[in-house]
Amino acid sequence: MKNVLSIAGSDCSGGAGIQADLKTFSANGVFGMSVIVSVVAENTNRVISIEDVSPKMIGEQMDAVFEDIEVDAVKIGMLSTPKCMEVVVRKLEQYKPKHIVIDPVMYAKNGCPLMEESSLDTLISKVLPFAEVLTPNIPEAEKITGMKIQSVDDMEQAAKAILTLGCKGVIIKGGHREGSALDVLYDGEVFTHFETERIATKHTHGTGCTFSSAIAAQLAKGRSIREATSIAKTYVITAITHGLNIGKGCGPTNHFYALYKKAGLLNHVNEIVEEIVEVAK
Ligand SMILES: Nc1ncnc2c1ncn2[C@@H]1O[C@H](COP(=O)(O)OP(=O)(O)O)[C@@H](O)[C@H]1O
Ligand SMILES: Cc1ncc(COP(=O)(O)O)c(N)n1
Repeated sequence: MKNVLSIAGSDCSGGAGIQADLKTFSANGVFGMSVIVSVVAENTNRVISIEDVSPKMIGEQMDAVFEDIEVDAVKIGMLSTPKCMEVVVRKLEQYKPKHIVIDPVMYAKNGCPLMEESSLDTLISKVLPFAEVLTPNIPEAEKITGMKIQSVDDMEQAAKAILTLGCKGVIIKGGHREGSALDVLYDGEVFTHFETERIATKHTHGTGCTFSSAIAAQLAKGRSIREATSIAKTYVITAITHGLNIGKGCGPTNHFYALYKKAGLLNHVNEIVEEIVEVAK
């Protein structure tokens, strides 16, 4: 079993952040662990408030995991302030995990900011260079590069510009573009396009968290960046296709149901759960 750590914010409504990451890890067959950086009071509709965990506590959670357990990959999500970023970076330098996927989360799907404006410089200069794969969506790639991204060519130019900031690979995600859901991967040598039809749904809460966590899980299992991205794309599409109509806003991606149903395993899984319940009685 491979072990994968998410360093991110907690979404109490269960659709994004740490909660989406752990569900994705389980469904991708790896053991999931979490370091909580911020607690976010949010739901499918809005963000009510954010409380950051102290840098000391963030650092100690990382110590607790790394001093005891072999970490095969790390996924980094929401880091709201420069102070949160600095402690995470210090610990990454200390523990040097094998694979690091960074999702530079800036806004929730409803537009609420999850990263302070003042954090952008620290994100670019201190955090991004640690990424084996950086997964910005189009608005995030625009903030990082200062470019306007409208066409596929713009996505490729932005990917090139982001690579000069020190990360090894970048995937510009196309969830926010018009037309097909096209993601562009650039590894410094070739561009690879991952393109699927856009699914007509508003239930996309947690898509970016799901996608980046699936990439981290697959890198931990020894896949190349291209293979990991291809599997993660299939995974997120399935999870969006079966997205849940929960709450009043953008509902979450669906992890287990979609996968088990697709594999014809849904009845089997339900039977196993029943058996476990019987034994526990
Ligand atoms: N409506 C959709 N139909 C198909 N794929 C989608 C849709 N929305 C997002 N995706 C895919 O989900 C993944 C996450 O992308 P995106 O939604 O842009 O991330 P974020 O949550 O960071 O904004 C990408 O692979 C993207 O192409
Ligand atoms: C704690 C937390 N982290 C990240 C996101 C963004 O989620 P996504 O871009 O995947 O919809 C979120 N809404 N909340």
